[in-house]
Amino acid sequence: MGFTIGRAADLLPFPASDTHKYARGKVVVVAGSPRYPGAAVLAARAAQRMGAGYVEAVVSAPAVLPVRIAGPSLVVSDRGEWDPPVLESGPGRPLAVLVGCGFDAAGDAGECGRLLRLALDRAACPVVVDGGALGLAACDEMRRALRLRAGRGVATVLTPHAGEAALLAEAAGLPGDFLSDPPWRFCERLAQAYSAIVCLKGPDTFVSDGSETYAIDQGGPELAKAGTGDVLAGMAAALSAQRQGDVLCAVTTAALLHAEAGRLAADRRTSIGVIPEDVIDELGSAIQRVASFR
Ligand SMILES: NC(=O)C1=CN([C@@H]2O[C@H](COP(=O)(O)OP(=O)(O)OC[C@H]3O[C@@H](n4cnc5c(N)ncnc54)[C@H](OP(=O)(O)O)[C@@H]3O)[C@@H](O)[C@H]2O)[C@@H](O)CC1
Ligand SMILES: Nc1ncnc2c1ncn2[C@@H]1O[C@H](COP(=O)(O)OP(=O)(O)O)[C@@H](O)[C@H]1O
Repeated sequence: MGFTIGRAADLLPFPASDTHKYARGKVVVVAGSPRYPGAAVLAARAAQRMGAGYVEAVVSAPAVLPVRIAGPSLVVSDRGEWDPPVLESGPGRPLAVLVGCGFDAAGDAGECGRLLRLALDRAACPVVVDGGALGLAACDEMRRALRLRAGRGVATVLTPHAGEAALLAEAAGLPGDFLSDPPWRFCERLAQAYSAIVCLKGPDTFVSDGSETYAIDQGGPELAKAGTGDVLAGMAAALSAQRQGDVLCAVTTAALLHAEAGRLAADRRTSIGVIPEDVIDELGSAIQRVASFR
């Protein structure tokens, strides 16, 4: 249940001296919407800071230029044209897909559903499902798609907050008493119901693959600000790309570093003033702190 800092330290993806950008992991961030373009920038930036060597942001047409300006090192494309044949890690070229941060499922359900289905069907690599895509995942069709992915041996990660977790539980027909379960048990049941790794976010965060569950309790209330979840999703995707063989521990390590970075940001800005961008900025110091436990 406990996840030691030493364990996280061993998973840190320090690059080898002879590496190249693709060897450090590519993350495709399918995120944002005309209403929430900023979520794509937060997630993509966090993936870069978490070590991904190549980050592609697939965003709505009106967001292409603003995202290019916000992140000149991002490769940005129009989601309306996104129709990849297959997305798979090549030898020495790890890949992961993040889908859903900043999806506006109410305003844009058709296009968001298409993007989620494409990601789940075509990505033979870890897929992290966050934000507005979680509501779309809360149905039998998507649960079947997740079961198929698990059968193919590829990990899917769901990152709900309590509200999104309640939607997922209801759609999976989990008994109405699930809310009275201890949160780790609820997280475990959700993971089983969706054949996925579930990262249940809150003041304490739980990460489960349905049999093994870890708790991260280092986070503080400075993280309770719109956009910090997008940062965690980008970090989780980057580490999942780089640690494909152990996505459960990769996501747990991301949650631990996110909590540490929040704490370091609060030391500088106070728990009142921290914004998600500060959490990204402190990620390097959080990595250094965790690395000192190696
Ligand atoms: N800069 C950007 O572009 C940003 C974009 N963002 C993106 O926008 C999209 C929509 O996100 P959002 O924040 O508008 O709605 P969301 O959080 O789903 O809340 C909906 C309802 O859920 C509930 N609820 C919420 N939190 C809860 C909790 N912890 N525990 C329990 N319940 C909770 C609550 O319902 P209530 O309980 O009040 O009935 C709330 O009214 C999404 O894709 C996201 O990624 C954001 O990341 C922000 C920065
Ligand atoms: N009181 C709190 N203490 C510690 N961490 C928190 C607290 N409130 C929220 N968080 C963390 O902040 C993040 C918020 O994510 P989320 O609710 O998805 O926000 P958003 O969608 O606006 O980005 C999660 O990682 C969650 O664990």
